Amino acid sequence: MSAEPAIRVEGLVKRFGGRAVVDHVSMSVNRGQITGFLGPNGSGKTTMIRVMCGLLTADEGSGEVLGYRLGRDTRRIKREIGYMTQRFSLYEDLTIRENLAFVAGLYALRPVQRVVDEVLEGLGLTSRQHQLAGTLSGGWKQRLALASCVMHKPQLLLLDEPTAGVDPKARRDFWEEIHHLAAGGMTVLVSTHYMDEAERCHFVNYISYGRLVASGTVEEVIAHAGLTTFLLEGPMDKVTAAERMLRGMTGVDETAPFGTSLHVVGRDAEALKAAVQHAAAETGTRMSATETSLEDAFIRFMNQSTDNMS
Ligand SMILES: Nc1ncnc2c1ncn2[C@@H]1O[C@H](COP(=O)(O)OP(=O)(O)OP(=O)(O)O)[C@@H](O)[C@H]1O
Repeated sequence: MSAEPAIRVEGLVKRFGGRAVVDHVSMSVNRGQITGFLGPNGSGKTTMIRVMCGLLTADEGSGEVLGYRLGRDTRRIKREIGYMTQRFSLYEDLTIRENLAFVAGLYALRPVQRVVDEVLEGLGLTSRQHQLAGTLSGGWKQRLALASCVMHKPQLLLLDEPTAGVDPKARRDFWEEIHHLAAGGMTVLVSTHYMDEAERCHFVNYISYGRLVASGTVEEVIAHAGLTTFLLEGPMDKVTAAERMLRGMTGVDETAPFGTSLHVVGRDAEALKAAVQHAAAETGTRMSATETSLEDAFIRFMNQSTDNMS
């Protein structure tokens, strides 16, 4: 395996109507790893992915994808990657087999019959091959879509919110498949809004307002946020009263309810502790120290970017 990253981009800028939706982003994606791409709606993830696929041309910056130059070797890049868009759909009025045969034809895979048979077997869909794709459940449609994106055995797979709106069991199955592909040597870049999916990645990049604000392993990203977190527990009305009291207190950056408990997060550990102790005593709730979650860190990054923009 080459030590060169599968993707390396430097200072990428993409503007729409004069507005930079990707704003000087430099990042890399290591070979053989699953890299997560996270950020609020409209932060520029899809645009970045499209630039890296060669579907959009960057206004500034440079980069290499699988050793090919962005903006120059576009056709090679398109041929050697797999790309699944947010709402990628198969032809619903074709059968499962016909859909796969169509994609095999696009990539000139031969012999079509055998290639399709193998994919069907891998998916466990051989017995349902003549069923219309439109009659599959949402989860199965996504798995079939994924299988069709990797039929040509790309080295790099770019997935843009592939599991949006899919139920938890189907998402888990989908992620098992992604890990299976990565174990076979495929590099994966996947955008998602789901925290549990981010936690399944080897590496994560967090982008906000077109800027990369954090990258590393999940542990590194949480550590980089530099947050302390306390948990408040008790009857719901008391926890709600504590949350109201804590909002705006010195040392409290965020509060987030988790079921019947409350996460209270801040950058200044001492001031935060004093605030939480006060609220716990006043409302009769139980206080304990807890680990900062990835979600706590992301909410902080998002609010920090909003503060910077205003
Ligand atoms: N073709 C386009 N023309 C003009 N503006 C665009 C175009 N494509 C995207 N944008 C804008 O660029 C910004 C970034 O969009 P993008 O789809 O890349 O974000 P995203 O992070 O993928 O969002 P989401 O999580 O909602 O999918 C948004 O404000 C969007 O409206």
